[in-house]
Amino acid sequence: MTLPRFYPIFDSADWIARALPLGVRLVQLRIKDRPHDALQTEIARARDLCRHYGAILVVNDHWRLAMDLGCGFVHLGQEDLDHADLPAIRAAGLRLGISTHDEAELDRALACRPDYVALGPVWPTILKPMKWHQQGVEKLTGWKARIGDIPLCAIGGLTPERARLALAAGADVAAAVTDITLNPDPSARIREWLEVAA
Ligand SMILES: Cc1ncc(COP(=O)(O)OP(=O)(O)O)c(N)n1
Ligand SMILES: Cc1nc(C(=O)O)sc1CCOP(=O)(O)O
Ligand SMILES: [Mg+2]
Repeated sequence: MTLPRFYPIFDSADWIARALPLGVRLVQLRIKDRPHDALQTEIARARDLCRHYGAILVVNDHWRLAMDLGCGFVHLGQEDLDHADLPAIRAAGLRLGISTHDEAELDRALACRPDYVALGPVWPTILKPMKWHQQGVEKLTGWKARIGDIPLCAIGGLTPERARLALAAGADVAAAVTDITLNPDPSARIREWLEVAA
């Protein structure tokens, strides 16, 4: 499958409502530590917004809710995979993106027949502490050679300038969080990203 090349990740439906009118067509809702009801409300709103704009919504972690709410795509990390019911996810018709950080994780991800593979952190990230500091852009080239037609998503410390390098190195999709959410003018930054991805 072909995915849009710019993939912002947000922690609320409000952020998604802001990004979609600018032209974002692939977006992840990544919410941590919220009660079930609040999560349900946010995911349902994000789903409706994305439907309205013809955008792809990827729900991070909360695959059961995504399934129950009729969403089309989930993102799971390696620890999420330990607890996920992949046959149920597939039976519900959900697409699946999987995080990878080393060869063993990539082997495991490929065995799940993912709809994209993410490699990170390509550059250092300030979003969360990670065991891996910086994979380096060259690793994207090796990952792409391994995964062939499966879309490869670069994540971790990306900016529009770095996204150009990541895409040139073999990534099909460039994801970002803090470059947008901590930017003093997020809308202008999203427009810059969309130009790089065009
Ligand atoms: C596109 C993309 N890549 C990687 C991740 C990280 O997933 P995970 O390792 O499960 O960590 P959390 O995001 O759940 O903290 C992602 N969410 N999206
Ligand atoms: C959520 C996440 N997962 C990563 C991975 O490597 O799996 S890096 C990352 C954080 C990305 O945020 P930023 O664009 O602000 O660096
Ligand atoms: Mg996760």
